[in-house]
This record gives sequence, C-alpha cells and structure tokens, in this order.
Amino acid sequence: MVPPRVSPKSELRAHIRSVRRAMPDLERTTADRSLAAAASDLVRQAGARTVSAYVPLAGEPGGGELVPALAGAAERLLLPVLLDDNDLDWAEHDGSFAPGRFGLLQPTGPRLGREAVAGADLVLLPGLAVSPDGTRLGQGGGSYDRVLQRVEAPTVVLLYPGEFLADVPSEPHDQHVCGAIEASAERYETAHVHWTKGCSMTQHWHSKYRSANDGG
Ligand SMILES: Nc1nc2c(c(=O)[nH]1)N(C=O)[C@@H](CNc1ccc(C(=O)N[C@@H](CCC(=O)O)C(=O)O)cc1)CN2
Ligand SMILES: Nc1ncnc2c1ncn2[C@@H]1O[C@H](COP(=O)(O)OP(=O)(O)OP(=O)(O)O)[C@@H](O)[C@H]1O
Repeated sequence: MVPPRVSPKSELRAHIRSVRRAMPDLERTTADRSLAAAASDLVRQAGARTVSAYVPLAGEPGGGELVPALAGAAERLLLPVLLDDNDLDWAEHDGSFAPGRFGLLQPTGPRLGREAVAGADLVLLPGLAVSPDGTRLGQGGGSYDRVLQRVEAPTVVLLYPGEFLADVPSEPHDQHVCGAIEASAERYETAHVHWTKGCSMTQHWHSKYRSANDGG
C-alpha cells in the first residue's frame, strides 16, 4: 500500500507545533512577555493608530499579555472573527470575548466586515514560521492569504525562538509578509525584528509620507 503523502507544509507545521508544546513554561512566559513588549513598541514607533492583531491560542506567541499590551499602545485594536469559509471578519477590541472554533477567543463587538482590516496602520498576525523572503507558514486555513491581499500596511508575524527559518515551503497562493518579531533564544527578555527582503517599516512610512506630500 502507498503511504499517505505528507506535504512539506504539514510536516513543518507538525514539527513546530510539537516544539511549541514542549517549550518550558518559564521560557514561554518570558518569550510572550518580550513579544508583547516588542509588538507594542513597534506600534508606538510606527505611530500606528489602528492596529489589527489576534488573540493568542494556548501556546501561541504573545500569550495572555499581547492583547492588553496592544490595547494600551493603539487607539483602535481590531481582532479577527473566523467565518464559516475560513475568511476573517473583524471587530474592535472592547474587552469582551466569546469562544469560537479551534478554542479561539473572539471579540463580541459589532462586525466591521472582511475589508475592515484594510484600515489598519499595522497588521500583526499569527504564524508558525517565516523566512527571509517573507514566506509565512500559518495554521492551514488559508485565512491570512485572503487578509494579506486586502492590506497595504506593514504585516508582521510574532514568532518563538528558532521560527524565523532560512527556508519555508510555499505554494503559489501564499502571500508574503513584511516582517517578523522573533523572541530571542539567548535572552528571553529581548525580541528581534526581522524585516523581509524589500520591506521595512522605515521604507513603508517614508513612501507613505512622500506620497502624502506629492502634488502639494
Ligand atoms: N490566535 C489565532 N487566531 C486566529 C488564527 C490563528 O492562527 N491564531 N487564524 C489563522 O488563520 C484564524 C483562525 N484559524 C485557525 C485555524 C486553525 C487553527 C488550529 O489550531 N488548527 C489546528 C488544531 C485544530 C484543533 O485544535 O482542533 C489543526 O488544524 O490541526 C487555529 C486557528 C484567525 N484567528
Ligand atoms: N485567496 C484564497 N481564497 C480561498 N482559499 C484560499 C486562498 N488562499 C489560500 N486558500 C486555501 O487555503 C488553504 C490553506 O492555505 P495555506 O496552507 O497557505 O494556509 P496558511 O496560510 O498556513 O493558514 P492561515 O492563514 O489560516 O494561518 C489552501 O487549501 C488554499 O487553497
């Protein structure tokens, strides 16, 4: 009998999920704290007023401190609501959540529509790995491939140590991200921002500033 073919993406997903599960509690807590701090620093440095992010699942980068930290740094924080077709709707964070599929906690406020994410000045998104060319491996629902097509703002994935990889398998539909914040393996209090090829916050904001001043 021919064994079932395991795709390179599902193999890497399984590997990263098992490494995440085995991460010692203290390392995870420290990494989460450094990611929450680095992500909110990025919001402040960018002057981003509307930010979209996610509510980390158990064992996902950012932990329980991510949403409160971002809510303190941004004027408006948009959080995803998973739709039946795996696309994402958005609602503003107001402190209340309801459980959804896969154990997700989702905001209960008014639904703003699939296109609302286009109004974010910075998009922070979940992922299992990112490579230097901006290839992102996600949970496999294809949600963010759709979201990333609607967004012009910088897109940045939060990662645990060792998840910014030289090579990440990709398929033609995969949309690239702009950067990743990787918690450091040596010093868990610090996190490193990697900008992918041809993309940086500075470049983005310079070009936005230039175009805002073009023609007068
Ligand atoms: N925190 C968080 N929110 C998110 C995402 C995410 O990756 N993380 N999403 C990213 O798109 C969307 C939701 N899609 C998701 C799709 C699959 C799984 C997941 O964990 N799937 C596993 C486990 C299934 C299970 O526990 O039954 C799996 O398919 O094996 C999570 C979220 C929007 N919100
Ligand atoms: N624009 C799209 N519209 C509808 N389906 C899509 C789109 N892009 C990708 N998909 C489908 O989604 C599925 C999963 O894609 P992929 O493995 O790239 O997910 P992912 O990026 O890892 O997941 P996620 O973004 O949910 O974390 C694939 O079957 C793919 O065909």
